[in-house]
Amino acid sequence: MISVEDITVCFEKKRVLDHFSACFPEKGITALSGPSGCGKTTLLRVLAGLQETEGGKVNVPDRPVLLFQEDRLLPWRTAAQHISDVLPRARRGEAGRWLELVELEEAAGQRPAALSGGMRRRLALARTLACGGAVFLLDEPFTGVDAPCAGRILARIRGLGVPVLLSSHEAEVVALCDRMIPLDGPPLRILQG
Ligand SMILES: Nc1ncnc2c1ncn2[C@@H]1O[C@H](COP(=O)(O)OP(=O)(O)OP(=O)(O)O)[C@@H](O)[C@H]1O
Repeated sequence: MISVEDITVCFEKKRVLDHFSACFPEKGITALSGPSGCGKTTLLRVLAGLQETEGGKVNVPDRPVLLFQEDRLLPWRTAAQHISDVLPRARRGEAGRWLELVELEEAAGQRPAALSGGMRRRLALARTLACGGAVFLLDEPFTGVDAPCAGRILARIRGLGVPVLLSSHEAEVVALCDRMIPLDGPPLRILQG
């Protein structure tokens, strides 16, 4: 089971997650949903081991892989090179498979400047998936991607058999997931003193 138990994250006086607990099934695709600023990115960063908590417990399989909310692409590398850069030498030939998964095979030779926003997002997603891992933590993976395309990609991701936690504002994307965990409630609590 992937879970956080009684974790708190504060940024200066802002309490973003306040004695927060949740369990995430180790199967299928789970959406984290909630208003902007409620702590979805923060929770994914906690699960990825990038954000410390005040107390509590974090249970996550070894080798979680995080798709950052920003694309973080390299302007001088082609789409195919972005993928092969993260593959072990013996598997470099698999780049095309990951580009196909996100419907970017025809853009293999293009650099990020020649791609649309949604194409860049799909490239960042493909690079994350190509890394492999025990759980994929995907922060807004479909920003700028139309819902039918997102649906096809999600179906292929499901076929990888790796549990996925994703954050999304888009109702169409949330509806395509196996379940949704709301992170609603007041987005911030200001600590006294
Ligand atoms: N490094 C930081 N320093 C200070 N405040 C931060 C930091 N990271 C996040 N926050 C604050 O924590 C709150 C939650 O941010 P977070 O990015 O987790 O929200 P979110 O639900 O992912 O939002 P969105 O849907 O807009 O991406 C926000 O108010 C944000 O300003």
